[in-house]
Amino acid sequence: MKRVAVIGASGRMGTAVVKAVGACADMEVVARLNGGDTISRESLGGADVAVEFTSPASSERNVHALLDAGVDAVVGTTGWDDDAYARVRAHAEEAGRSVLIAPNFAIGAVLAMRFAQIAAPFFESAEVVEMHHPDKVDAPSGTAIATARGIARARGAAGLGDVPDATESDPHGARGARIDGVPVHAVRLRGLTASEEVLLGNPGEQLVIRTDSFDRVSFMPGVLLAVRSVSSRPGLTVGIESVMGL
Ligand SMILES: NC(=O)C1=CN([C@@H]2O[C@H](COP(=O)(O)OP(=O)(O)OC[C@H]3O[C@@H](n4cnc5c(N)ncnc54)[C@H](OP(=O)(O)O)[C@@H]3O)[C@@H](O)[C@H]2O)C=CC1
Ligand SMILES: O=C(O)C1=N[C@H](C(=O)O)C[C@H](O)C1
Repeated sequence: MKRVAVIGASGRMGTAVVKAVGACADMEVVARLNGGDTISRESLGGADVAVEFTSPASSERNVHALLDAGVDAVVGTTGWDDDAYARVRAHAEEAGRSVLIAPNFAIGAVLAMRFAQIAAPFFESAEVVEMHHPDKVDAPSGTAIATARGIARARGAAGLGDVPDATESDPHGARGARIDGVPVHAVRLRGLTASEEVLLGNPGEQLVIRTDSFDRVSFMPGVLLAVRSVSSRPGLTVGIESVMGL
């Protein structure tokens, strides 16, 4: 039986994780922590693995505390950059523990990111539009950042230059953010959970790759897969692509 601690247990994702883990015959929730709780061996209640969905401002600190407490971690919180990954990788290796951090655990979203990378070298233009509920605190989404970086890597490897764009004046920022040269746009709309469209254009044609999470249950198969496999992957794993065999 895998013993699981949930960090951010009262949040939107934490609530779904507590329910999903509780419904599995091979795992149980042994601790539920929220803002204001201290992460320690005692408060983690003998957990083997902690699932962390909190806020970009607290996630890295929580992961270091989990490693210090001798627990492997599955992390869905966004806001990670390369320096933070490097610090956590070093800490996990030094502690002989495992951390898996993924910007998106939904199977459709992971596949959409991969499809975008495959398609990117074949199109002149590429833009990412992410659409989320208006209670989300970060923009653009972690998924959109990862998608844009994947597209940029694929374009670079294929020898493609900048996306075509004749815009000379944009005083209101209507052309969105640029992540590694790829335009990224963020929509916040009541009623949405999490969606993303990758628009790819050539003369006379367009390819749209779209993924929708209508409900947070969409993230649970990926989270449970990560909980079951994280401890057999020493150090840091980023994304669930390799766990899915992609
Ligand atoms: N990877 C993926 O597939 C997905 C990632 N996400 C990401 O997960 C994160 C959380 O999203 P969501 O659940 O919607 O957010 P919520 O705001 O609903 O939940 C966050 C929870 O974290 C708690 N919290 C805040 N700080 C701490 C802390 N230092 N220690 C412990 N708990 C803390 C909050 O508790 P309190 O209010 O008491 O402070 C709250 O209950 C975001 O970064 C989001 O982008 C979301 C969906 C899918
Ligand atoms: O905050 C959310 O809701 C989501 N956050 C993640 C992100 O920023 O990519 C994953 C998903 O899009 C839902």
